[in-house]
Amino acid sequence: MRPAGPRDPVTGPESGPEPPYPVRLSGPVIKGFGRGSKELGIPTANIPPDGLSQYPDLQTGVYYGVVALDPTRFIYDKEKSTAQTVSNTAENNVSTKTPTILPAVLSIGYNPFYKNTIRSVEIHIMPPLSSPSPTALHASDPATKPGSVVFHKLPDFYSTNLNLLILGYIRPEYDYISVDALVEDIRVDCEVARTSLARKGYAGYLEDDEDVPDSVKEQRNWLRTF
Ligand SMILES: Cc1cc2nc3c(=O)[nH]c(=O)nc-3n(C[C@H](O)[C@H](O)[C@H](O)COP(=O)(O)O)c2cc1C
Ligand SMILES: Nc1ncnc2c1ncn2[C@@H]1O[C@H](COP(=O)(O)OP(=O)(O)O)[C@@H](O)[C@H]1O
Ligand SMILES: [Mg+2]
Repeated sequence: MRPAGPRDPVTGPESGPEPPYPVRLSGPVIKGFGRGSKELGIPTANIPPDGLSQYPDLQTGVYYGVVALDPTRFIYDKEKSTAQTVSNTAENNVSTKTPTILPAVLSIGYNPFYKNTIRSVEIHIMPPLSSPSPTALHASDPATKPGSVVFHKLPDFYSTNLNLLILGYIRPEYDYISVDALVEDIRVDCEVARTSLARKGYAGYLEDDEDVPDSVKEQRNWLRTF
């Protein structure tokens, strides 16, 4: 059960990811148990857990990172904050678009609240850090309170290839006393992820900053390779 008490607002080293991060996972977006959007109001793109065999020491838990989606199937316009799906036809199989990199929060494990028997990798994609966070609570706005936030929703992109770089660990997966308690902890995860990724040591993974080590550029290039 989740321990009582406040949460750290930020996690991971200030200077940027340290080994074993970044952890690279890829795969087509597959169907999950259909609970994310319907029961929690939090859509999660599930990818096969197969790639985890490369990281036998990676524990189950909640993580933050960055994702890109195959631009022949899904295009996200950062300037306009709009997303568009592309039908899967042969002539669409070449894209001149550069994949947009977006911040993400994810869980790896057995969802103790639902007692799954198979391990899943579930990624909630958030808006760019330059856009307002839908999961932030504002003391000055009484409309923003736990339970009233609307999580980020994109058009469905099932079967689209997704590349993910996990950059840091947030917490273990827990069981909860209620769905509301689970949703509120995931809301806080989104905020912890955004605050953690907004630090200078992580900026090069999200932005086309040239003033970063070649190793960061190489990770960014991998993320955009489909
Ligand atoms: C950031 C994040 C944190 C999560 N933390 C937990 C958790 O602590 N315990 C749990 O049972 N499930 C956790 N989940 C998983 C949700 O229960 C899961 O996304 C939901 O069951 C939807 O599953 P589905 O994709 O199979 O429909 C988390 C999901 C996300 C995205
Ligand atoms: N912000 C988002 N992050 C991740 N997936 C999203 C998002 N918005 C919409 N989706 C879509 O919603 C689907 C997941 O919904 P979910 O309710 O978790 O179903 P499932 O149980 O099949 O994973 C994803 O596969 C994706 O196509
Ligand atoms: Mg899901």
